[in-house]
Amino acid sequence: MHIHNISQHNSILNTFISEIRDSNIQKDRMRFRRNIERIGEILGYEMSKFLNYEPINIKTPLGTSKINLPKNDIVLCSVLRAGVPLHNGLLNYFDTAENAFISAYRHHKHNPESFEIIVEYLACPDLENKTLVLADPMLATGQSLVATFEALKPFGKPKEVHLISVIGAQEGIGFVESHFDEKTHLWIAAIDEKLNEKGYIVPGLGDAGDLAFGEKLQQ
Ligand SMILES: O=P(O)(O)OC[C@H]1O[C@H](OP(=O)(O)OP(=O)(O)O)[C@H](O)[C@@H]1O
Ligand SMILES: O=c1cc[nH]c(=O)[nH]1
Ligand SMILES: [Mg+2]
Repeated sequence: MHIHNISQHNSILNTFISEIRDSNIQKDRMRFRRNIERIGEILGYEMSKFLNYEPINIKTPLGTSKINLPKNDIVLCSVLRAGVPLHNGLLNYFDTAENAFISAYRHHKHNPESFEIIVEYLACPDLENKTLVLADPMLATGQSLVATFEALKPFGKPKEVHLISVIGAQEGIGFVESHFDEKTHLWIAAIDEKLNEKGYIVPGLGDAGDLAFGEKLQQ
């Protein structure tokens, strides 16, 4: 797997990352969602450099301008709930893409330290030979990304797979790497040290789904 950690020493991305982490600022849900969306735009822009391009002639009122445009058939798939604002950010740039949505949540069945991934809802177009962009802002243990990719398999074999995530833990990235083939790309904005005993990323930001949309009752 090609891992592209796009964080840089100095860039505007740092502002958005710092605001989603900051326990005072992150409480503003609209700003939290908008920051995830802005990060999705930046990650999508970086990913766009790895698409396939063809030269196109554009007619202006005064002449013709030649430019390379991406020709990939893109399917944006995001993992509910927290993936929704990330999806919006990607869709802002890849506005003609097809879209898929899949639900996955970590269900703590017996105790807070163990969970299973529940996939309940899946809406997906044909993936055969398409460019699949699978987005989830948090890559903690990596189990949600692996479970969702498995659930997408009956929809066809994509030509290429790009994973998009905002914050990942080293351990989960290792798990994902062992389940995706070596041609897969991971685009990520920050890689953190570790997971705590409940599988949360440390320092991370807390619960991305709750921060974006409010707390939910445990089922
Ligand atoms: O890498 P993992 O250990 O699988 O954890 C990451 C998952 O956790 C979050 O979802 P969550 O279960 O909190 O659901 P939510 O989006 O509905 O809050 C996040 O959006 C990922 O899907
Ligand atoms: O740190 C984490 C891990 C999983 N899901 C989140 O929202 N945050
Ligand atoms: Mg959550």
